[in-house]
Amino acid sequence: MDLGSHPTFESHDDGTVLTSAPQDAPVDRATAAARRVVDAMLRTDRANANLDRVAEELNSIADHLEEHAPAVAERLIDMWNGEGVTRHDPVTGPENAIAPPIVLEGLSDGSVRGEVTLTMPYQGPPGCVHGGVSALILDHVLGVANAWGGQAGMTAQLNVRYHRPTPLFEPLTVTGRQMSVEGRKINTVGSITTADGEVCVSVEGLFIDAAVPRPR
Ligand SMILES: CCCCCCCCCCCCCC(=O)SCCNC(=O)CCNC(=O)[C@H](O)C(C)(C)COP(=O)(O)OP(=O)(O)OC[C@H]1O[C@@H](n2cnc3c(N)ncnc32)[C@H](O)[C@@H]1OP(=O)(O)O
Repeated sequence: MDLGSHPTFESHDDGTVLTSAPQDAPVDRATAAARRVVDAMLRTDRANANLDRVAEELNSIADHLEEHAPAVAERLIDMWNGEGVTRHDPVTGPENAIAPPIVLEGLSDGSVRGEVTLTMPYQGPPGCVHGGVSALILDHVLGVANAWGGQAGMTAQLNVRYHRPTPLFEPLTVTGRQMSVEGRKINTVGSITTADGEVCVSVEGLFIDAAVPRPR
């Protein structure tokens, strides 16, 4: 996969931030507010929060945003211009309200690392992170680890092992690291651990060096 000018551990310093940290921009502020709404909706008192009025106001906001939306094809071109995936993806994208969003940094040993505390919208079992959310996060983190390692690709297989329930409302560390590259086949591993070092989820991924063309 053509990585353009993405940083790698051989060309960049330990601690290089690989994702787009939230900026002081209207889109980042609006998306952070939307994220807050999604979280608050799950926490609010369903009987007394006047949710009919909330629905009306949120629909009016959605109407306004849709009125200003260009054609999907145009928007896709815009999304994939320049910095690309890191602004809108569902794991690290500050412009995507479903992303926590996680900031990832690249380390000089070739691994990538980030910290996140997940809340209600990411719940699976009571008080714990949904297994699909863990897989989503790790798939993406492995993709970024591959870019940092110097050769990236499409996920062909993701083997997920759930060692213990992953807690919500606690800081978690996510890591990824490219282990080997054989021709187009890339093997990458990653994990989600608690602050005291307990491994909750570990993954092994097989990526194939291939790319879907960018819209233009
Ligand atoms: C630095 C920071 C920047 C961050 C930017 C980046 C962040 C990005 C993060 C985003 C992260 C998100 C990531 C996402 O969400 S990626 C989205 C999820 N993944 C997909 O949608 C992939 C869909 N599948 C495909 O497109 C194709 O099947 C691929 C491309 C995978 C291979 O089709 P292709 O036609 O190209 O390959 P080939 O058939 O010539 O085979 C080639 C070799 O590979 C072997 N093989 C193939 N498949 C498998 C398999 N499943 N298990 C085992 N082996 C497999 C095959 O046997 C052969 O081996 P050999 O016979 O040569 O020995």
